[in-house]
Amino acid sequence: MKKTIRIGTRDSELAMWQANTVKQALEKLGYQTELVPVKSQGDLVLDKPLYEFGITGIFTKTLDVAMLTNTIDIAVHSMKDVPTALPKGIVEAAVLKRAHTQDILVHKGTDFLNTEGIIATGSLRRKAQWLHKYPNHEVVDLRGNVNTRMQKLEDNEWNGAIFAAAGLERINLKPESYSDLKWMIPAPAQGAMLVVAKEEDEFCRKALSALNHEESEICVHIEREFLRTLEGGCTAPIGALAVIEGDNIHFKGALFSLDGSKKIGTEKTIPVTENEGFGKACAEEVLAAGGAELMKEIKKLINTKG
Ligand SMILES: NCc1[nH]cc(CCC(=O)O)c1CC(=O)O
Repeated sequence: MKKTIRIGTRDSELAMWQANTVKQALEKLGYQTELVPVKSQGDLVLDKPLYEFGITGIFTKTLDVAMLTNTIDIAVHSMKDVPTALPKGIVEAAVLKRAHTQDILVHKGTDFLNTEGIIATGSLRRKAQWLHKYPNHEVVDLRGNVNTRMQKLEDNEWNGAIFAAAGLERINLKPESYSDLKWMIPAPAQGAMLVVAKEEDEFCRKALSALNHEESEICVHIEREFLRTLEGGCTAPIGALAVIEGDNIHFKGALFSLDGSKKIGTEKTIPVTENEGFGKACAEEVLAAGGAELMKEIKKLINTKG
C-alpha cells in the first residue's frame, strides 16, 4: 500500500491555504496526501518537557508536538514564524518559491501621514520601523490572525494597520485602500513557506525535495543567519531581505531599538556563489557597529516587561 503523507497545518485560513498548496504540489507528483488541521496542543502529550526537544516557537509548537507524537508526517509553516533553531529530530525539507516579501499599510486614506497617526501592529519590527520614520505617530498593539486583524482595523478608529502582502494575497483579501511600504525591511523569510519533516523520514524528505526552490532557499537562509547571529534567542526588531538578481545577491538588514529611535543596518551586494556565511558576516558588521550594545538594551527592556 502507498503511504499517505499527513500534512499538518494550523487552522487559520492563511495556514490552510498554504497547506493546500503543498498538498496539491505533492499530489501532482503522484503522492497520496491528507490534510490534518491541528487546533491546539490539547491531548498531544510528549513524554518529556518541550524544552528538551528545543521546542520554542509559539506558532510552530503545536505542529512540532504533533509531528514528534506521530500524528502528522510533515508540517507547513510561514517561514518567518519558525524559530531559527528547529527542534531535535525535525528538519527543513523544502522552501517553496517565495511570494511577495513586502509589508503593506492598509488604511482609510493617507492624509494623516505628515501629521499625527495611530497605526496598529503586534510586531516589534514593524512598530520600530514605523516610529523610526514617523516619530510623531503612535503605534498600538494588534494581534490575531490576518482575518481577525482586518476586522479589528475596521472596528477601530486607527489610521491603519500593517500586514504582509503575501498573507493578504493568499487568502484573497483585497483591501480598498493600501500603500506598499517599500522602505520597510521585511521579517527574515517573510513571504516564504517552509515544509518540515522528521529527520528519519526519508520517504517524505525525498518527496518534498522536489518542491524546494533553490533561489528562495538561499535568500531565506541568509536572512535567517543574519537573524540568528544578531538575536541569540531573543525577539528583537530585526528586518532582513536578500534578493537574487542575475549572478548577484543584494542584502539589506537592520536592527532597531524598540522605540524606533535607533537603526543599525547594513546593505551589501555579493556574487551568489559566495553566499556561504554571508548572513553571519552582515550580522557581525551590525554587532560591531553598536548592535551588540543595542541588543543588550533590548533584552533588558523585554525582560523587565516580562
Ligand atoms: N505573523 C503572522 C504571519 N505569518 C505569516 C504571515 C503572512 C505570510 C508571510 O509573511 O510569509 C503573517 C501575517 C502578517 O504578518 O501580516
